[in-house]
Amino acid sequence: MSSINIHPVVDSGYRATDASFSGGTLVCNCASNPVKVKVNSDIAHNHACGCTKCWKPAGANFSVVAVAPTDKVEVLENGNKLAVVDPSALIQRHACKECGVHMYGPVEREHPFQGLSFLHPERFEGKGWAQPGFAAFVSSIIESGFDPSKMGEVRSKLKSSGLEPYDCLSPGLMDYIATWTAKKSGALPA
Ligand SMILES: N[C@@H](CCC(=O)N[C@@H](CS)C(=O)NCC(=O)O)C(=O)O
Ligand SMILES: [Zn+2]
Ligand SMILES: [Zn+2]
Repeated sequence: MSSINIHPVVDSGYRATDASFSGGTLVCNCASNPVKVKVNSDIAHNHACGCTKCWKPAGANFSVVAVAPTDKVEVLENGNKLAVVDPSALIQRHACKECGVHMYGPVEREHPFQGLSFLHPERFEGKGWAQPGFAAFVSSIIESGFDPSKMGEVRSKLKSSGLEPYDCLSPGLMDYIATWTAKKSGALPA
């Protein structure tokens, strides 16, 4: 049976090992002078993302991405190797110019995710962080060239790995964003 490469974290059956995880150091893939970013907080909303913009390790069809408060994120070493991938994007993904790993992506614009930074927990030196809880932007993997006829297989594999597949964000996060938007427009009381 063909096995679709979702992401090493998912395919290996990774489970959180530390309920009181409180952060750690993210390291890029460079053999020398790696970029190191300290995260002084637990992560939230860890999930698989199929979009074309999130960093995926070699061979993976999905990224694994979570958030932490931007004020708990600090660049420790070799920050001179970082560059923003797309300055016009909502998420200011700071990638290592040498190895390509995205180290952190703050949302600075006025948005429900303002003040949060997106990061890839597999880059933590240690383990313990929460496993991904759902899969977002699943249909978007087609935009990277994935065979559309195999999407049924992808969604089955995600489900059997405990990740409910969604083609946008999860219902909880979509409701959160819509609530923020309704309060801003006045459709709901602030
Ligand atoms: N279908 C698009 C979706 C891109 C997208 O909307 N990505 C989501 C999930 S990471 C997002 O919030 N993007 C904001 C951004 O990239 O700044 C793609 O795959 O490129
Ligand atoms: Zn690097
Ligand atoms: Zn994404």
